Amino acid sequence: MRLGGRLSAAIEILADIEARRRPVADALKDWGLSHRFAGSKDRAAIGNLVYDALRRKRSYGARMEEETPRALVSAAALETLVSGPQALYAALEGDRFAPELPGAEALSRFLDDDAHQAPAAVKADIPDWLAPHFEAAFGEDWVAEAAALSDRPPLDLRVNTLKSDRETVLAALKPFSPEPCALSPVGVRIAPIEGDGRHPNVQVEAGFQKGWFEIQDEGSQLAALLSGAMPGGQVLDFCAGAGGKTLALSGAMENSGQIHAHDADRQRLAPIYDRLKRAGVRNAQVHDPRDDLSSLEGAMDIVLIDAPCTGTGTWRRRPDAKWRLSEAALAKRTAEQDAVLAAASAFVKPGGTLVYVTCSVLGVENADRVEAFLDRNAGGFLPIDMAARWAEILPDVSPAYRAVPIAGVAAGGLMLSPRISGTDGFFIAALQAAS
Ligand SMILES: C[S@@+](CC[C@H](N)C(=O)[O-])C[C@H]1O[C@@H](n2cnc3c(N)ncnc32)[C@H](O)[C@@H]1O
Repeated sequence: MRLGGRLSAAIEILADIEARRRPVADALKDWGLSHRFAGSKDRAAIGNLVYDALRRKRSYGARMEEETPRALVSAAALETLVSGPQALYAALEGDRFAPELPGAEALSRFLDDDAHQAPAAVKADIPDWLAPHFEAAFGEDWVAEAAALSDRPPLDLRVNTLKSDRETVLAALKPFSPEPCALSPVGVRIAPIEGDGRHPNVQVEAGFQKGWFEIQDEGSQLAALLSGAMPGGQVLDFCAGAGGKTLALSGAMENSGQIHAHDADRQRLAPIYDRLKRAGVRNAQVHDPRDDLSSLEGAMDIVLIDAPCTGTGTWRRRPDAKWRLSEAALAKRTAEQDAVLAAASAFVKPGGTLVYVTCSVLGVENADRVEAFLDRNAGGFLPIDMAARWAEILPDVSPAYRAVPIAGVAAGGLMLSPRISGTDGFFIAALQAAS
């Protein structure tokens, strides 16, 4: 396909996402199924245009003075593929599949106006109602923090130390120019996609099949490490889902002690069995949602809550979620978070640790939930200083977080973000149970 066909496809897919309010991954998959002539390079290029247009929908729309799919896709092409309006028109010349684009004047205006005059929420590329939440979370940095959630993300891998080591994985993936992650000692990073390129499908690599590595954002790797799981411990992964954290915990625990992997949703849990097998995990026991967990009550060294959340920290990867999020959905999540904290806390042994993690940057899902939990459990739990914990668990890694005060502890929680730590946005807090 030439550029014209790719732009037309991206416009069609964006219109579909908007009309049917469907996830971007589903829309792209369906388009691919009904356009089998499109090669993998075409699909990648179309996907990039769609994702970029969604990531910066508001600022592109404002700079284009038009928030239509054709305006957004033109903006994405101008920012990532061609050097200016003339180059764009030239690339489409004589291409019968090319869409009708906004005029040269609109395209030039887009490039001239870098949206500096736009309201803060437009520059930040977020819905207006979320602006106060971002301001509360990041103070005067909030626009830059939110805007960084619109960048293209890297592809991060976690080396499975049960089966391999970082040098081996770096060597096995050499054709893709991997680098060691800056923060996670078990992380490997493949840089964000440039232009119309694509990330390699690392899951077809022999190393992946052999269980040498998993796809996992560096922030998620750090959250697992900062939970403090050590060899020989008893750990309940209360919201295990597909097992990303379970696998990381098993690595940190060197396959010893015991991890109980639980989730309320059987379907989400389903992939965990294959993943555990491939990774060579022998210290994890999966609990069906219907299982009786009462024998674990008051017995766990660590209970990890990787809480259901809005996922604002992952908007680089799921930009459509940013525009779908509603105040009602946020309220539903915070209620779930309170319920999960209450339920999971019963499993912590005296002196043990309750770890609370979200992939959201919103204070109402993070410190506010932990403080509400502490209020309801007066004296039962105390926040741990997470800056001290970082220094203890990651002694050779410079601090790369925003300290979040909780109940009088200055670094009661840590926040990671694309701008602060070069990772997805995460919040990590740990509470120690009274002995
Ligand atoms: C952020 S996801 C977990 C991701 C997973 N830990 C990983 O690293 O791949 C949150 C999970 O919480 C689960 N969940 C929601 N409410 C729950 C509850 N009340 N009890 C247990 N799990 C719950 C959801 O089914 C979902 O799988």
